This record gives sequence, structure tokens and C-alpha cells, in this order.
Amino acid sequence: MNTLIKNVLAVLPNGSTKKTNITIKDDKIFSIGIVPEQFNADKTIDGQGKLAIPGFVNAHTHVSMTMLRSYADDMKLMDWLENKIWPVEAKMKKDDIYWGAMLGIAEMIKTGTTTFADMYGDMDKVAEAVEETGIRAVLSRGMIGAAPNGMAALQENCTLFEEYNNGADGRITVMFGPHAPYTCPPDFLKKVIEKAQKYDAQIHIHLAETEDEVKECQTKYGKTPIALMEDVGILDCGVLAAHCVHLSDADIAIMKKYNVRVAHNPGSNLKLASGIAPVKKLLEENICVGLGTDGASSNNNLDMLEEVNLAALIHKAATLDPLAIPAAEALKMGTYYGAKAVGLADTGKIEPGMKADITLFSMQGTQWTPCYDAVSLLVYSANASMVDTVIVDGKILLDKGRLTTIDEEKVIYEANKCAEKLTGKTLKN
Ligand SMILES: CSC[C@H]1O[C@@H](n2cnc3c(O)ncnc32)[C@H](O)[C@@H]1O
Ligand SMILES: [Zn+2]
Repeated sequence: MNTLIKNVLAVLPNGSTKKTNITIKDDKIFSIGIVPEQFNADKTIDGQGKLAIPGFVNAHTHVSMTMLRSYADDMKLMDWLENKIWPVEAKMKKDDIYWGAMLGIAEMIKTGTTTFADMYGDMDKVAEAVEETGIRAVLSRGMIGAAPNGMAALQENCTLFEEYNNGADGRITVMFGPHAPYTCPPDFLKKVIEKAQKYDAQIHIHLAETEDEVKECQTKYGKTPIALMEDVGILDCGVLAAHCVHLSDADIAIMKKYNVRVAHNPGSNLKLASGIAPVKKLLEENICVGLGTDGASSNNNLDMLEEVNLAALIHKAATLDPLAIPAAEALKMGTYYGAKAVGLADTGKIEPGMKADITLFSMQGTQWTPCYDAVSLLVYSANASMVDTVIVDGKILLDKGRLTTIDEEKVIYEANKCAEKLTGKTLKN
């Protein structure tokens, strides 16, 4: 299938924009600029009045938690997890995971995300949803290490790897997902490392999210979470670390040494009152920082443009520096750096040879006027309801705002049904 996007304003890898044509051959970007003579388009998209960006990469989420959106708000992390989230998650069935994933994926595609990195249970159902919907994903089985469930979860992560790594036409990659240092003791983490090394897989883990986590780790092990992970050997596997809010300079030096990639979740960190990650410092140290939403129960949506906007804004206030994260850098964090963070080298940039994962925003209306700088308008003025087209692996998943692979009404109906059954609550819609 060959697609031509004609006369579109494209955001290029250096952050500049250019009015151009993009051709797509099968799953890859074929050319940018004058349409090659030999190129025959099966489909032409009129790019006039549209902005083409690399699709957003949601570098950390728990997509099936969309089922728990608005279930428990305005709480701190451990209170929220221990008293609200974990008790209800313990009752979740495969159907809840599947319809939660479908609901979340529908939202992500509608808001311009083309790849997400996920950590949860029953990931075979998430993988099924990824296969059906056409999105790209990096999946890990979330593991809480205490016996006996930890070992069963580790076995499930191995099975997930065997059945789905490089699955869905190459759109699924599998990582290992030990939840956090406070739920996975060193002995268990060592077992995870053994398996990750066996499969040559990377690791996705929550690290240094709250001050309490760091204090508790210091008390228990005499080390920060990052230093403990170095000791245990996790950092040798290649790590996608979610949060990294509370870091010492020594932690940052360790992260740099092991090329730890960070998924920064500004919305979730603000809502759970966890703090503000030292992202300016991390970027200055050339540490790769992508953006994530975290789950829709702590955010409360999966809208990556909001995370890009928050990343651009909160670090200015935290450092009193308006250049802490400029608009173009925030957009890169939500796209190219995110792709690198989740271990994908062939997406996140509009460049020939890269995967054709592209989001088109409609630039019509007051919020795009006057247009001195399209990237600035996208980051500071636009919103995700302006997403017009989403392409993943060369296939159109959103066409003029309509989902092509998902029956949205059915997903909403089934998700509501599951949510009522799961929580016993009568829902408001
Ligand atoms: C074991 S599967 C993943 C596990 O993570 C929980 N979770 C969701 N958001 C967060 C967060 O911000 N910090 C730590 N853990 C989180 C989720 O509820 C699942 O139990
Ligand atoms: Zn998380």
C-alpha cells in the first residue's frame, strides 16, 4: 500500500517545519520532498492546513487501568495503591484487561499516539488488543515479587516474550516488568535478570517515584533505589525507568553510566503529589527522557499532547528558567526521545527509512491563528481534539477523526459493563 501526504507542514528531525510531500511505501516513510516519479499512490491525503508530526510515544502507561479512571483520585501514591487500586486490581478478569486496553488504545489513537510502553497483568489480552487495533506497543508483565505470585508472574512474562515478541507484524516488543524496588526484593530481581538475559530483553520498572520510596530504600538497604538497582545488576540489562523524580547527583551519574532511559510522567507526578523530576539536569547530562501518561487512574487521561505541554511548562517554573525545556524539545521528548527510551530505533522521526508512524493535526481555527510558529502553537495552544489522521506502520488508524480499526461505541459499552461488574458501582453514564 502506497500513501502520499501532499502539501503538508511537516516537523522535521531538527525541530524545524517545512511544507512538503511525504510518501509512504508499505510500513515505511519512502521520501520527503518532491514526489519521486516512480511513486504511484494508492491513497492521497490532502495535507493542506495540516501539521505532520511523528506519532506520540507514550513511554509509560498501564493501559488497562483506563477501566479505573476516576475510581480513586486526590490521594498519595501508596495510599492510592494499597487502599484503592490493588484491592480492585486483584478482582480484575481477562475481560476487564481486554476492554480496558481497547478503551485506552482508542483514546491513544484519537489523541495522536502511535506507540505505547505498558506494564500490567494478563498482558496476552493487551497484546490481543494491540494486534487488532494496529497500534505499536512495548509490553511487559508487571511483577510484584513476593512469593508465590512473583514467580508465576515471571513465568507469564517469559511466555509473553515467547508468544508476542516481534509479533503483530513486528509492532510488539516485549520487555520484563518488575514493578519497583519496594515490591520486588533483590533476590527476586536477580531471577528477573536471569530471564531477561536469557531472552535478551530489556527491563521496564518504576524507580525513585516518591520521597518515601527513597527514604524506605535507604533504611532497608542503605542505598537509593538507583544505587540498589546498580548493585543488583538490573541496569546491565538496559532499563526504561518510569518516574525518576527523586534523584541525587550520584544517582544521575549512575544512570548516565548505564544509559538508563527515563519515562517522565509529569501529569501523574503532579496528581499523586510525588514531585517534579529533575528533567533539565537529566537532559543536560544527555540522559534520554521520554514522556508517559502513567495509567488513566493517576492522570486521568492518555493524552500525550497534555504531557508535552506540562513538560514544557513545569520545568520552567521549577527552575525559574524559560528555556528549561523549549517547545521543540518537549515535542521531541514526546516523540523521538520516547521512541529511543522504549528501545525502538526506527520510529519517532519523520525521515525516509523510518516506520510510517505519523500524526496529522488539523491547523484550522482560532487556536492556530496567527501561525508564527507551528511547533509553539502545537505545544502551548492546540489540543488533541485537533488530531485528524493517525498512521501506524503505514496503515491509517484514524481517518478525519474516525477510528478505522475500532468500533468506539461497542468499546465504550463493553468497558462500562466491565467497570460496573468489577466495582459494583452504578456508573453515571
Ligand atoms: C504489577 S502491574 C503494574 C502495577 O503498577 C501500578 N501502578 C500504576 N501507577 C503506578 C505508579 O505511578 N507507581 C507505581 N505503581 C503504579 C498498577 O496499579 C499495577 O498494580
Ligand atoms: Zn506506572
